[in-house]
Amino acid sequence: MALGFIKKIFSFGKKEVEEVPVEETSTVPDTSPTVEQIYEDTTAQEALPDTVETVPAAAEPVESQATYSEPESVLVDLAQEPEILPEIEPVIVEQVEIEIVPAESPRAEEIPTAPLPEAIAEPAEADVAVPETVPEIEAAAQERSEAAPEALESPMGERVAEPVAAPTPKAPAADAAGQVEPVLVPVKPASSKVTVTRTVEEKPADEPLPVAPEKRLTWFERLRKGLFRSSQQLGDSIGSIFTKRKLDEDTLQDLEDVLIQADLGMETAIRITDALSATRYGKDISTEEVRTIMASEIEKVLGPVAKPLELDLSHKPHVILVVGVNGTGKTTTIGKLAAKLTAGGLNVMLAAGDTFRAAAIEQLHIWGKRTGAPVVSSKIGADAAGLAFDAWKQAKEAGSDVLIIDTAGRLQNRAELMDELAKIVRVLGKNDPEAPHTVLQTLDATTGQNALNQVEIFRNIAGVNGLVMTKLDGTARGGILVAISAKHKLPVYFIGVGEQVDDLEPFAARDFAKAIAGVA
Ligand SMILES: Nc1nc2c(ncn2[C@@H]2O[C@H](COP(=O)(O)OP(=O)(O)OP(=O)(O)O)[C@@H](O)[C@H]2O)c(=O)[nH]1
Repeated sequence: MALGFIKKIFSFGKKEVEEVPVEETSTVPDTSPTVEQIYEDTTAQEALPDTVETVPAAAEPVESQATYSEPESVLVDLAQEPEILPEIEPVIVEQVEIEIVPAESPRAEEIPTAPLPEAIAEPAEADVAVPETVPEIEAAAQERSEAAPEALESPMGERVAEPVAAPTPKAPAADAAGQVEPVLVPVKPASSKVTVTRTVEEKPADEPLPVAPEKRLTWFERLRKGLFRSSQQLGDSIGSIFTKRKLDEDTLQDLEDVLIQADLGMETAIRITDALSATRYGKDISTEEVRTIMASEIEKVLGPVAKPLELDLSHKPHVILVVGVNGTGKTTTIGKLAAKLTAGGLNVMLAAGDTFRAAAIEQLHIWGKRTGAPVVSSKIGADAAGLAFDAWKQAKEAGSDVLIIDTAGRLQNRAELMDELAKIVRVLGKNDPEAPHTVLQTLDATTGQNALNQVEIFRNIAGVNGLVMTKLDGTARGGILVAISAKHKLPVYFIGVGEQVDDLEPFAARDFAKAIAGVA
């Protein structure tokens, strides 16, 4: 199964970022004193080493201009308090136009493959065992931040804006089913157009297969397994409606209710019942026929949003700002995405912009070690926009292709969250007017309808222009992705169906529609 994956398009006639000196941008009048503070802080930033490799291990911490105070009010958990979500005032942010390229990507084997990048630097802690699974990563992060709280200020502080080098990215592993893991193939030809695609190839028969503890499922099997609860619940309900009943007003109404309860949303529910009624009204209809028509209509909704993530390397680094409510899978998705990109030969830098939670910073460092991506971090409570500014400078100096910035999903209050994200966007825009190029929001499928509100809010706050839905494994609420697609029409780049590094896949409308409708 070959799927189009990531496409990178060099835009013609665009100014290179390096043509815009930082000093010039810093003179642009800005009424925001906080942004000015960040620019005044460039004296401290200039003291930073020029390249990732030369950053001394015990570099003096860059004092953030951020004023962090202890929470005065109760933490607001957006995931738990849906009723407060619509109250957030919209903030006008610059929307980044992304060029959508149809899925006729050349197969990876048809395009020249650039060599994998050299190691950025020797691993800082090469002898430290890197956790393999997300639970291990979280446990390690938690343990480290809890075990030495006082050390957090010091070692973490010493790593202020210091990228920690990580092991060289490894080639993707082959799986037990004889397929090669998804590979990103970066190509940088002389022409201005660059394409990165992903392909799953048959493994040559003469190569020994790695020993695996259990048979590895194909991606579609994993998707079906993940969406089993969603499709089973839907199938049972449909079955109970259509047993020995003709398609009439009552059955159509019952079906509409079931579809809405399955989180598919009113619009899609009506679309499905209309499609059924147009061809089968007054006739006997089997649940299989209903499922087939349902899959077809869902695919029509999802098709337009199933887009490959495009990386515009004419403005290196391509900045991906990852936003979303706490716990929706931002850090994990960043790790998974970084693994894909580094495996494809791209130089990726990560920035631990969630300065609110110590474990999040640690968690990102661990992902950095696993994926070979240096991590720029600061101490807890530091100004996230300042960190993003530093990270962009360092990514630029290091020639990184992609900079992925983690952010906090929960702050003291809504206004702070709004201010912080808006400020990060504003500050990045000073470096590169088109940054952040991608504002990716992670959504937790298990939160159901609340995910709809979350998109509304983060679109307004941070100019979200792409989505990743996580935790589609095991939830009965996978239908929410259909409702979100119908309402927001934002590109859905990836879906997450597990905690492992390879449990992130490009979103394929047909696969998803068939899996949720329970069609083979
Ligand atoms: N089952 C499953 N779990 C996931 C998936 N993605 C992330 N998780 C888990 O969800 C939990 C939260 O993930 P994080 O990446 O820490 O979420 P976050 O948004 O960065 O959270 P904060 O740092 O608190 O803002 C972790 O236990 C992850 O392992 C997924 O696709 N499936």
